[in-house]
Amino acid sequence: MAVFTEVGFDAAASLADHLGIGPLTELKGIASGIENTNYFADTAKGRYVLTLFERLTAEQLPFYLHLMKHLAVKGIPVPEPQADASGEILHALCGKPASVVNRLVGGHQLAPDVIHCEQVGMMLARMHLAGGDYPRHQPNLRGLDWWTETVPVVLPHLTPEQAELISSELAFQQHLAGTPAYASLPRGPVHADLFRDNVMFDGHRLTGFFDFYFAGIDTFLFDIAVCLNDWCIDLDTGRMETERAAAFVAAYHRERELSGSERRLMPALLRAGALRFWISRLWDFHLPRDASMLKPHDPTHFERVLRQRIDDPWHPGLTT
Ligand SMILES: Nc1ncnc2c1ncn2[C@@H]1O[C@H](COP(=O)(O)OP(=O)(O)OP(=O)(O)O)[C@@H](O)[C@H]1O
Ligand SMILES: N[C@@H](CCO)C(=O)O
Repeated sequence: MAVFTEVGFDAAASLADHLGIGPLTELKGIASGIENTNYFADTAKGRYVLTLFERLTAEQLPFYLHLMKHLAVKGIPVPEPQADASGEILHALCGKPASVVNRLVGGHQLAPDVIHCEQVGMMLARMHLAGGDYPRHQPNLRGLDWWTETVPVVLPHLTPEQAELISSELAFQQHLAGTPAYASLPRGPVHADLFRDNVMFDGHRLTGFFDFYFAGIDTFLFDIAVCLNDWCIDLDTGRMETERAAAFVAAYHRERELSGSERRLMPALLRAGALRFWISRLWDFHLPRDASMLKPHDPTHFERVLRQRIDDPWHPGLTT
């Protein structure tokens, strides 16, 4: 259950009043999620989500919250942080940094079809374009530097074959990061964790992207790769489902044309996307925080995905 910090009704109600969205009528803990404490909060003014940040600091949070605001103002369907009378969108509750955002309608599409993949691809491209003039800078905190420091920490928990794979893949990605082709990749604010459970659909209509708390400045191609590795694979085998993947990339490309380096480096970045989540899942699995009652995500899934991306590289077959 992802309520790490219990929030009393009165405390939430006074925050709602402070934001001018009160009075609070209902407050309900959200069971899913593994990073933050989340509550659905209904008020006389609308439906909101209250988040208490358990891992992120008040120094890191403005990047994410202002990015959501920036995107929302530009018409990208993302939760919009609610400001107080002085314009502040980062609040505090129960001694933790907190935010209140509007609640998206719809639900998760956990068995996506081509039409869903096209919509995510299209909206991802629009989001990348809309973030082009976002002025704040914060690197992807789950990027290469974090992989480099975390792999040695998880290594003792791996079999010799797994240790060999993770070490050689890390070396491959470290080498790639130093190449001119990699340096030429377009970059900007990326979501970096846009899995099926971080997108809302109402039927076939995409109603929002959320959970921006792994966002950062990185290559757009990394964001695309993270999506393809979740939206467009067979979850049992890790194999790329080429019809869905081609539809995703074509829809993206219609909104924001992929450069030559982006097309060429797609197979390498798909490997990077798999490595990133293999490492984070190993880290969560073997070094759990106090939320030990949570069921961590299965790390072997991304080991399988990584092996697939290496053994059977996927290239976007774009013709224009
Ligand atoms: N703005 C929102 N609108 C509607 N539902 C939301 C919103 N934010 C969160 N939720 C709901 O709360 C659930 C948990 O939120 P979320 O996935 O962000 O958890 P988390 O612990 O913050 O992150 P993680 O996905 O990394 O575990 C989501 O699956 C979703 O159902
Ligand atoms: N999307 C991540 C969880 C953190 O948001 C994973 O599936 O490992």
